Amino acid sequence: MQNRNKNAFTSASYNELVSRLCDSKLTTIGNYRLEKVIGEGSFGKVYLASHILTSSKVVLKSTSRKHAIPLAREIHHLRQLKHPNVTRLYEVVCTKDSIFLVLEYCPGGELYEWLYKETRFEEDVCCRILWQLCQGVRYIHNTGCVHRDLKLENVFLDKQYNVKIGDFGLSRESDCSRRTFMNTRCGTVAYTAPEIVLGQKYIGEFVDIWALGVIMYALLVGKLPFDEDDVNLTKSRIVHSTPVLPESLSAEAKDLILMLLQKNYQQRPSLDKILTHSFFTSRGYHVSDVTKARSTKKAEEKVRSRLALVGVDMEELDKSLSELRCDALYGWWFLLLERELRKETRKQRRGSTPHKTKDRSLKFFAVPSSPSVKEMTISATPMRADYKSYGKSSSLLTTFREWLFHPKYNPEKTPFNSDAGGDILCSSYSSGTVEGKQTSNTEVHSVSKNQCSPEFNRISLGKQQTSLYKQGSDADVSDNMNTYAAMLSTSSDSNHSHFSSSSLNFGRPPDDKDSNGRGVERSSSNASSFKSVGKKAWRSRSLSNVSSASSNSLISIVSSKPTPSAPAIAKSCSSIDPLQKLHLPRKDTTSLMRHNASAIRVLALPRRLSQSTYMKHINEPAFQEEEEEEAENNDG
Ligand SMILES: Nc1ncnc2c1ncn2[C@@H]1O[C@H](COP(=O)(O)OP(=O)(O)OP(=O)(O)O)[C@@H](O)[C@H]1O
Repeated sequence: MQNRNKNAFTSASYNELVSRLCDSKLTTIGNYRLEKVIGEGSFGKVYLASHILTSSKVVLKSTSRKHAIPLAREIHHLRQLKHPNVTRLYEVVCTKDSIFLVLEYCPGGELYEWLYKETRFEEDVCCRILWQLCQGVRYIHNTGCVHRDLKLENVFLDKQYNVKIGDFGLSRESDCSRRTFMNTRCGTVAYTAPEIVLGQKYIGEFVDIWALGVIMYALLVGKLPFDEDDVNLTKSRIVHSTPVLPESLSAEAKDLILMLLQKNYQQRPSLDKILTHSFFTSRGYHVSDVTKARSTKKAEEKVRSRLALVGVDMEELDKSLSELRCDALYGWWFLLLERELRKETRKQRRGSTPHKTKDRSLKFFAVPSSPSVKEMTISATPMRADYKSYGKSSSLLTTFREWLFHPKYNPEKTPFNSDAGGDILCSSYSSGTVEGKQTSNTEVHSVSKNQCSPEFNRISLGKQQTSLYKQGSDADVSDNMNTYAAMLSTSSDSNHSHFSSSSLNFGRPPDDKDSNGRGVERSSSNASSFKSVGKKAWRSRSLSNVSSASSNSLISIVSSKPTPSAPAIAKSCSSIDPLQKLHLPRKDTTSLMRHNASAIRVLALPRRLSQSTYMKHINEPAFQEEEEEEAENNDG
């Protein structure tokens, strides 16, 4: 019997070896296990991968060896940069044909993607992004380097939506104290400074500052300041035109944009001056808060002793670190060190929290007190449903958005059929103007209390949508974020447990499926015009042709009454307690969902307030590193 087992084991392991050796698919590179392709760079694929020894997630950017020379410059600069707002380079792996840069993984994706989806940002949100961006750029300049290709596509966001400057392919050394003049024309036209357009010698630092102005304008206005279909016209605008600033921008925002976009580079402010501008100081950002290098001594000692324990040659390690070799040891060291630092942070945080809890949902509700909430009633009738698939993208925001527009309505996947805990139904309502047309949205969906997890910082929304009623455009999806922010705020005021056992039932319009049972494609002219531009085309043109006006986020809790008409909704909205606890039967919910829905009461938050609340929430550190905590527990 034992012999037979041994033979079976030997043959299985032999077969596995053969299939591994014969498999042409790339599964590992050095110490990294490739998980999936997440992007395509100019010179090769970009993979999400995990470090085999630490399980840390990283990005592997592949480049053909043919491009080794320009790549050397990128590696040379990047390996010197260690700052929280700059993507880290951990290792460089060379194979016969390719070179792989092992980089910090930024699950939040490109800032560009965010803006594409959000249309434009509130000033508070822009302020946070720009503050971090300026800190990163200041650090890069102080290290004796200029980026020269700052643009929305090269700014990434991490899990907590912190800014990470990436893509140093055009970077160059520069001595900011001696003002190095450069000749090489580089970068993307819409972000190019006038002195480069005019063919003059330029100073890299001021070119980066101009690009910061373009980014700031784009974040606040939703389009690039100088961007025409004709490249020459764009260039002419860059040199001669003053950017058009919407009236709605604050005086500080306008002032800073104009300072950054000074045609004469000598009149552009230094980064120190930018960081003390009232756009930042009026929102409580001060230079004294600029991230200081954190002491890593304790963590380093721990990592050293661990590596020594497993037989790593310490002399080799020191050489690798001091010579910035970016080899396997170097990568291992920094990934372990970062893990150790995060562990330290968690411990400190736990130490300073009087009531530590394992329950993430409690953390989720332990948010700052809510802004004042004002009541309003629904004024739009749910007309039709749109569903899009969710969860396919690596970007959190994309997942979030995909979830909201689930195309294949599948009752089997609703929380009602599962044994998940209580559910919270959220509804969001927004109104605005899209290409001159007045639109309004009413969206209804549910979130399980149990789904509060770090995935979305506060709430994991995946696979929890039950229905989405929509009328008008999808231009204001950001409002759904506001909904969650609003939900957080309200629930923090009262005890979160009032949601804990509530379940819900609501229906969907009978005509929202085609005969095959598929979700009906969205036909909103606004939505399609927004999409029809196409991402790439849109990328090179303006950031958006959609202008959204006022919008409000709402929360509703739903009863099991039949789907009412708009006036009925409005009536019921005004008569029932918004925070009513609902205990509805869970079984047979599929059929109930088809027929029963009614919003009880809706709470509205001014958009600006709720978006800034959201931004505050995403900075809460309580939602980090779930897997690491697990690993920590396993480590003992
Ligand atoms: N650190 C990262 N974290 C997460 N995703 C990343 C990271 N780096 C790159 N990506 C993804 O890979 C894609 C391509 O990467 P990147 O833009 O850096 O390549 P590139 O060669 O510089 O391309 P281009 O020069 O055309 O911008 C990005 O759009 C992004 O989706």
